[in-house]
Amino acid sequence: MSESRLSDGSGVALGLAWYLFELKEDDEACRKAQQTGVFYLFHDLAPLLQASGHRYLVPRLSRAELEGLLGKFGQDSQRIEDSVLIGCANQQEAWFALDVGLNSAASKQASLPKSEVEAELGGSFVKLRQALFQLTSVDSSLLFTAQALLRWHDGHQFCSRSGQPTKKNMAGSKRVCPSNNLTYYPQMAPVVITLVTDGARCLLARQSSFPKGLYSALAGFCDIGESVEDAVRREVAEEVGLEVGTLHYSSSQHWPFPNSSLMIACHAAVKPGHTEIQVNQRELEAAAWFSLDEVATALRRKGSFPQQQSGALPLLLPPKLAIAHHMVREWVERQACASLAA
Ligand SMILES: NC(=O)c1ccc[n+]([C@@H]2O[C@H](COP(=O)([O-])OP(=O)(O)OC[C@H]3O[C@@H](n4cnc5c(N)ncnc54)[C@H](O)[C@@H]3O)[C@@H](O)[C@H]2O)c1
Ligand SMILES: [Mg+2]
Repeated sequence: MSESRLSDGSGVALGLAWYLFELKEDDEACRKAQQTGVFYLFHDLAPLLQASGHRYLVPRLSRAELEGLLGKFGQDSQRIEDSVLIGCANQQEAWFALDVGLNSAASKQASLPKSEVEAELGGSFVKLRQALFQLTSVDSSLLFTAQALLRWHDGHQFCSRSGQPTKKNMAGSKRVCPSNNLTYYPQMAPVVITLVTDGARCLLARQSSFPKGLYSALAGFCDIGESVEDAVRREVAEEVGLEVGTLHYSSSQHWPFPNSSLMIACHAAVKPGHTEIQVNQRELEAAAWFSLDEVATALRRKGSFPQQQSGALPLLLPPKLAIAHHMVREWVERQACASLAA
């Protein structure tokens, strides 16, 4: 499910993994990589994008272009050291992300004026949530990572023990407090997302904040000390009052909203005959069992979020790039195979 941060997303290239490791560990090597690297720009966590028909392209700047831009706004190349490493194509092209709209406590360089930068570069800084459906899966995965890392740095500029400013290493893979050497590493919160089945149907639920008609799999943050299995069983019991029998892992995905989560997807079957749903109204607006036919029809429906219609709303499923969509598709395919084999 997840796109690789290495090369073109087609798999983990061993040499590149070693190279990225070196850049994270060695500030001088990373500084050198910034000379030949490319830079994705953000402004207050919104990525720079260029509209092209119905899609968004994600422009990248060379070091020279970035220096030129900063120079136009009276800033020097020191600002480039605020950038964070997000991947690489090869040893001559490391990828960095730089937010020119956040004020870094360390660099003390002011944010650049948004609309003037947009005019200069012929693009616009668009909120990532708004751009989701117009990005390729490779671009969205890269921007998810970049935004999550930039957000983490923005929120961890001070040591929680000493109150002193922390210092980012060159790659942005950690921050250290110079007064007590405490090291802080970027974090993701583990979240279990479970597609529950009773054999013939799958269980989908909605929160009141979802777009009208949209149902998804059950999701919930892992508690401290829990295994994935414990978290799945607790979340399913907590949200819909059902007891999980068997469960198995499916896949995982990094999800940047509202903060950085590692979504861990599992398929789970309820114990035979135990299918009565008790919706926890503090967490969910509704939950229901859906047949294979209903879910397969919803998957075939073009455009996930049509305008609200009058009367009964059709079942809408999460967009393709969400792991919930992937799980529903997996379940439908497995059911179809099982019925062919029968
Ligand atoms: N990518 C996908 O397909 C997909 C689908 C569904 C949900 N999600 C994500 O899963 C996440 C969790 O789902 P949920 O909202 O149902 O979780 P949930 O059922 O655990 O309920 C959320 C509540 O959990 C508490 N909580 C505990 N630890 C938290 C933490 N580290 N961060 C924030 N809140 C925490 C808060 O009180 C919060 O209101 C959501 O952020 C959502 O964006 C992703
Ligand atoms: Mg939940």
